[in-house]
Amino acid sequence: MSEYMIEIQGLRKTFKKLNKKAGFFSAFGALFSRTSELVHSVDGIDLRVRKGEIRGLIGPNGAGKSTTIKIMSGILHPTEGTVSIMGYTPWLHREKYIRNLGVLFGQKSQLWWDLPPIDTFELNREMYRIPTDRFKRRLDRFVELLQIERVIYQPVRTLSLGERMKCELVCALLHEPSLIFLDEPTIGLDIVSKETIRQFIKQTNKELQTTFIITTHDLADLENLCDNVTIINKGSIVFDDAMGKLSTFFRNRKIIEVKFAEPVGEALLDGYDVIEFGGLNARIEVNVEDKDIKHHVYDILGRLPVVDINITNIPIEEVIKHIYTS
Ligand SMILES: Nc1ncnc2c1ncn2[C@@H]1O[C@H](COP(=O)(O)OP(=O)(O)OP(=O)(O)O)[C@@H](O)[C@H]1O
Repeated sequence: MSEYMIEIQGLRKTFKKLNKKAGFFSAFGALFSRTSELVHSVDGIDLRVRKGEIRGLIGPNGAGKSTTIKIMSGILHPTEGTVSIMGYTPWLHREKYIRNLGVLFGQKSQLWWDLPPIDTFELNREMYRIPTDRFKRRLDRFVELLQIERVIYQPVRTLSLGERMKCELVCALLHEPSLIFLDEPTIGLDIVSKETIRQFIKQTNKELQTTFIITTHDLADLENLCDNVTIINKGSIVFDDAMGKLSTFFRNRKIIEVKFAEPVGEALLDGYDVIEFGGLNARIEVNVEDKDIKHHVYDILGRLPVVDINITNIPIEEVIKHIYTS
């Protein structure tokens, strides 16, 4: 069997979008002549994900992430391309495939609003025919990791967003799927709940070797969770590598942050790419390809009354912004 859980080749999804014009006369006219355009949501994606990986799938709004996830979940048929996940073609083998799949789409709840989560968990136990002892063992472990002992007996409508999200995760994982799609699992949560959920994902990945595909706009999710990251932009993959490679994407550029003993004029930094300047402090971007970092540091120390200095890589959000806009 292949070492890859997911193998996708030449994936394309094209939608036909009707052009609608505002106003009564335009709407009336459209009854007789309608124009449409083709939207290439996914435009030739090749992707491979190993078993047991935690993969981040990111991209700007409208990049094609949801469309890709919907195809991978079997909800949508692609226009072109092949998808093999655990040996299944999602939209052809839906019934068997779904038994091994968990999904959590942040905006859509699996939980019954007026009932306590435990009732939905029991329903899932019946639906997936999970043996009672395994169900209990797994539920106890999840409840312990997410600290939701009391919460699972309260009606869902009385839960906070964080409590509900934790219960949604339990719901998606109780049948121990080999693969789970998580769409924005920490959106809108406080910092402690975010951390609990991240720890839970890491622990579940370790204990059950579950493969996670996580779409997120929260870079902390990426940095804290993901082994690898795939960036989609305008329907195509523009970056597909280890997280570490993303943080060192601009290897030849560094940020030097300096604090001064007394207020100085910005002119003293002429020739430098000054990103931020506050009189008593500055952030400077330097290129270390032709002249190494030592050269820049000595030069800045020679020009200015520096009392503190800090050298960092280009922040990951800058790298991502660059990839999104290039
Ligand atoms: N059913 C549809 N009909 C027409 N166009 C669609 C349809 N579904 C998606 N699109 C278009 O395809 C493109 C990609 O949409 P998609 O929802 O996959 O993006 P996304 O990366 O998930 O964005 P976001 O981060 O905003 O959720 C968008 O331009 C969207 O308008």
